Amino acid sequence: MSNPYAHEERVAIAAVRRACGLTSSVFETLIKNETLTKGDKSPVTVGDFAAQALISTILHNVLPEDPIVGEEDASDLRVESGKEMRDRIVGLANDALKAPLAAGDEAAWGVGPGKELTADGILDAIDRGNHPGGPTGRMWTIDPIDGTKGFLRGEQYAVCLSLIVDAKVQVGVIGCPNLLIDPSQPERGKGAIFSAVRGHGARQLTLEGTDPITLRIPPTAVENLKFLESVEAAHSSHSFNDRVTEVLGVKAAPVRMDSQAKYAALCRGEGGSYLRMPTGVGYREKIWDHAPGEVLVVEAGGVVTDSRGQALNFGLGRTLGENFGVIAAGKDIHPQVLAAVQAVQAEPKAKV
Ligand SMILES: Nc1ncnc2c1ncn2[C@@H]1O[C@H](COP(=O)(O)O)[C@@H](O)[C@H]1OP(=O)(O)O
Ligand SMILES: [Mg+2]
Ligand SMILES: [Mg+2]
Ligand SMILES: [Mg+2]
Repeated sequence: MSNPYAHEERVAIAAVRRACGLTSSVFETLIKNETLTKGDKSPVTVGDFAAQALISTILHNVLPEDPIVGEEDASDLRVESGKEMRDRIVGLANDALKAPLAAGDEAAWGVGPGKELTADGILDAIDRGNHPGGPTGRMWTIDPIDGTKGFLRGEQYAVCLSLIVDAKVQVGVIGCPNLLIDPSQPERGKGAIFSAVRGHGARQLTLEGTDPITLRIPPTAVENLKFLESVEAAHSSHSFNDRVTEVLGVKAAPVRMDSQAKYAALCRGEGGSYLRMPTGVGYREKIWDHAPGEVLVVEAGGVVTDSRGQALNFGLGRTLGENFGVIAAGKDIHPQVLAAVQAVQAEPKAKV
């Protein structure tokens, strides 16, 4: 069967690629007062807002009926105290919209020389990401910068976009400007895009859209895996992972990496498993933080569940609901990792 989402995938890759150009150039020039702290204490930069405006604009121009679940909203930018940041974001988003057409782009998508929006147009594009999510219909998720803390440290972050249809992720695209194209050939440099369509495989491309490679998670013996985990101890429990590592007899220390780059790394054979167990403070995972990674891992031959062994539910709204953690791994070892997680949970002093 031919790829039923070929058009959506092409648009998503073009939007993510353009947004990666924006975020990379923002990083070079980011200055101290260009970051806000949100209500949940997490940082958001001019890059997050501008990249969401850019991606949302392209989606709206190409697929105007499709609702968008985006991480950011523009309320802090609409007030007088947000003027300086607003002006900078409008400039950045318009520079990215106006940038020359790259391979795969079409002027009809509202990008390329001369394509600019007013300040209100940019703020409205950000706020089109206000869809509440839910069990039915088409919807896009945007995480314009996933792993903002990694972005600010100059480490890993990801530009993430997915199409969910009736609660199932059909298309997932993850752009990783700081990830090596090929860890075994560092001289090839950094910047990769990962893309998957349900039932039609997972691929890695360069940021320019060249050199496609089909992704397959290679089989690995459980004792040889290296868990992929968050850098930020507040985002998932490091001590829980340490205990799972002991139970499984895994020798290697975990690999810490920010953002959904962990899902991408897993798909090309790094690590063997991504484990994200809650820290116990009641945080609910957001759908935009897992939707592209889920379809990517499944299409690369892996399995993604929570700690009950159930599939992640993308139809509950903007979050995944009550937090039972996330376990992603190759098909061959997922059952063993899941069993070890459940064994650690059953221990009298579970270190969650
Ligand atoms: N308290 C928290 N617990 C879990 N995840 C969080 C928390 N606060 C923010 N996040 C989100 O976790 C993800 C990063 O995870 P990781 O630690 O794997 O890099 C990001 O999506 C980040 O949001 P953001 O998109 O704002 O960076
Ligand atoms: Mg954020
Ligand atoms: Mg995120
Ligand atoms: Mg984000």
